[in-house]
Amino acid sequence: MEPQMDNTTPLLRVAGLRVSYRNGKAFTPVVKGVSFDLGRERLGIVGESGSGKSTIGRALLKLLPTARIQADRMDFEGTDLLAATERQMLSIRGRRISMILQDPKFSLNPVHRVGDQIAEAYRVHNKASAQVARDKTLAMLEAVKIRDPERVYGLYPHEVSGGMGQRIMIAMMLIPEPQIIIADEPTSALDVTVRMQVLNILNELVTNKGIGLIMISHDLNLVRNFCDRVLVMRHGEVVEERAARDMQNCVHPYTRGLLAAQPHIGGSRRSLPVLNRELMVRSTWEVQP
Ligand SMILES: Nc1ncnc2c1ncn2[C@@H]1O[C@H](COP(=O)(O)OP(=O)(O)OP(=O)(O)O)[C@@H](O)[C@H]1O
Repeated sequence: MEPQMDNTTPLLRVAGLRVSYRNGKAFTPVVKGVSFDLGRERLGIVGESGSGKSTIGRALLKLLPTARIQADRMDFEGTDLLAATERQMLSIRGRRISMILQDPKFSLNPVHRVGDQIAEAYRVHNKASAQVARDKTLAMLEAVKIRDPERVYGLYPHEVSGGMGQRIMIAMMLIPEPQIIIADEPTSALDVTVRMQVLNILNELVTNKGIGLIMISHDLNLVRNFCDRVLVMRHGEVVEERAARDMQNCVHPYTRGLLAAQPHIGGSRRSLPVLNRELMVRSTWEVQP
């Protein structure tokens, strides 16, 4: 993928997004007029369970067959996603906008070798021989820091650990070279070491490849440390939008409450070894080219 470093042109422009789920004959609104742009950056969407975060991610890909999705604007690089036909969406989903979910086991087919699944994800979008797809897959497994790609290629999903499964999922999502990745709680099932590896991979993609990343999480500390910008959601609405480094100046009482509830990572770093480790790894994000 050619690096595109123009941070000023949004990849995605969303205005007034409203999503309602069918509830018998009526519709229940769960996303109530959300607006944001996404550039080649890390955008965090944070909020309590049920606030509508995942619904936004799925609505962008129109993966909500029973929901009503409305918006004043939902543009992806000149394509009106709202007006896009299912055929157009098929060429966007996975190929140009990918979604990484919390639990890879739901996304990997248990009866196929993981390498073949990644190779297939490549061949769906590119005319390529089996050998070329295999070589691309091995390179991609290496890119997501899998040590022995040849061996891992031949494993079945039940034979890989949670952390490796998550990296395999990321490899599968990345092989078509998407422009946007929506990562929905991508690390919450992972232990801290693997979590850092996954975050570093995602970070490199934004920094080196110019991808736009939407990180959906309930973890405000994670999002404010990892992302450039944060949307705070509550009851289907964005109550705060702020540069991550400016989070301490938040004004909405809900955000202030969330911040106050976070473990303090200022002066007491040394007493929190887990956070220390995160902060150490984060300092490697900051020196990325
Ligand atoms: N398919 C569905 N049909 C009906 N209601 C749904 C459906 N999916 C989600 N909801 C409801 O919509 C609301 C928003 O859910 P959503 O999953 O977007 O929230 P969330 O902020 O991502 O929560 P979590 O952090 O728990 O994943 C919730 O009240 C949820 O119960």
